[in-house]
Amino acid sequence: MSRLATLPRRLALLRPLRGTTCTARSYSTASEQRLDNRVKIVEVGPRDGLQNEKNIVPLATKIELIERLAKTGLQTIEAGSFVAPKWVPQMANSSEILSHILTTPPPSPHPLTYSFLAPNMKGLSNAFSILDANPSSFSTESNPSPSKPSLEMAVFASATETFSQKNLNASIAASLEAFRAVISAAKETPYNLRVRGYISVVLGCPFEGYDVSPHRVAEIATELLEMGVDEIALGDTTGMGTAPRTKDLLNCLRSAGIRNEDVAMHFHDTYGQALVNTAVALEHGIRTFDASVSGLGGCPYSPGATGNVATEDVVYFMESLGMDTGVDLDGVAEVGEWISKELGRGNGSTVGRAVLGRRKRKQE
Ligand SMILES: CC(C)(COP(=O)([O-])OP(=O)([O-])OC[C@H]1O[C@@H](n2cnc3c(N)ncnc32)[C@H](O)[C@@H]1OP(=O)([O-])[O-])[C@@H](O)C(=O)NCCC(=O)NCCSC(=O)C[C@@](C)(O)CC(=O)[O-]
Repeated sequence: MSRLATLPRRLALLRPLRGTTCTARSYSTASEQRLDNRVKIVEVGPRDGLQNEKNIVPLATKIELIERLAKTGLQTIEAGSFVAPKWVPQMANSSEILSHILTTPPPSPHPLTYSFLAPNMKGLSNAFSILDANPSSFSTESNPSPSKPSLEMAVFASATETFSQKNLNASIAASLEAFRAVISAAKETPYNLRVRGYISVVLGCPFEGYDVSPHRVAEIATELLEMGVDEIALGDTTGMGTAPRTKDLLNCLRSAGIRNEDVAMHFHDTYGQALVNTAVALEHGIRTFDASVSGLGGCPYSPGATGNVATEDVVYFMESLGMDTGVDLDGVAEVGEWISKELGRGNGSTVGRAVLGRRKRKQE
């Protein structure tokens, strides 16, 4: 059944927000009681990881990064961003990246989904022009093919007005209006693309501090789901999130009727809390987590924010809990070391450094 066909059922589960409180219910959902040990890791290194790099990373390096990551068992790779180049120059060659993925799909143990950000119709049209030039080279929901890559577009809203203005030059309401067109066009035939809806600064804003209402996040998430997004990605852009605040936020979303399977967590590790918050979300029943190889990243509009939680750290953490990510830890650690050297920076993954250090000692 296509994701679109399940939409009415999903929306039927969303209860009106007016009057809801953020108090946790005292019982678990059926999905939480199900023993599900599979976790999906969305690798955001090639987009979120690189977008903040000061020096323009050569196209060949970006493509090699994606190709190396594709071999490690990751299922989804965020590969680029169709935004205005004057705002984020590092993402200016996203058309070339998409084109390369379609014409020369990176070898991978299983079919991969590649995700690209598009905040408006201009960005989406730029992506469509690449798809139009390669019409039968990707898998769609109406015409699935295991031998071709799948594509996903992502829109990105904010939980605070100030961050929305800084990141998108628009109010939250205006940005949501622009996303409505993007979401419906992406879902139309012949593209039939999956769409992800980010919400940034859900646990703290660089401009408005800790005063971010979980109730407001739930409202925005509901609106995006009603527009047709397949998944909400909750961005702790600043890394200010703590365990109790993560729990409160997820309880609030649950109270609003938003299902765990429609939610992904996107943690940054600026305050070293990302894995603690990951544990809270995992226990809550979330099974999709964003991460960036060797902890690359930061948002150009979030001063002081450091990288995403490292993919290597999340994989090791999940394995320690008996969860199955399908990702080869050694393989992804090697990619982390390689890209760190390419960028001339230290490897930001504690686990990556430990895994490679242990291997080196064994060889000596
Ligand atoms: C949304 C806009 C475009 C509004 O920017 P604007 O300046 O208000 O847009 P505009 O409509 O006035 O257009 C200005 C110029 O940009 C062009 N333009 C307009 N749109 C596009 C486009 N899509 N692609 C290419 N060009 C574009 C447009 O054609 C025009 O060109 P000109 O006539 O001056 O030559 C701008 O604010 C923008 O690009 N923002 C992107 C910001 C961004 O990428 N932030 C980082 C990603 S979000 C993030 O990292 C957080 C996340 C997702 O990881 C989760 C988390 O951690 O929280």
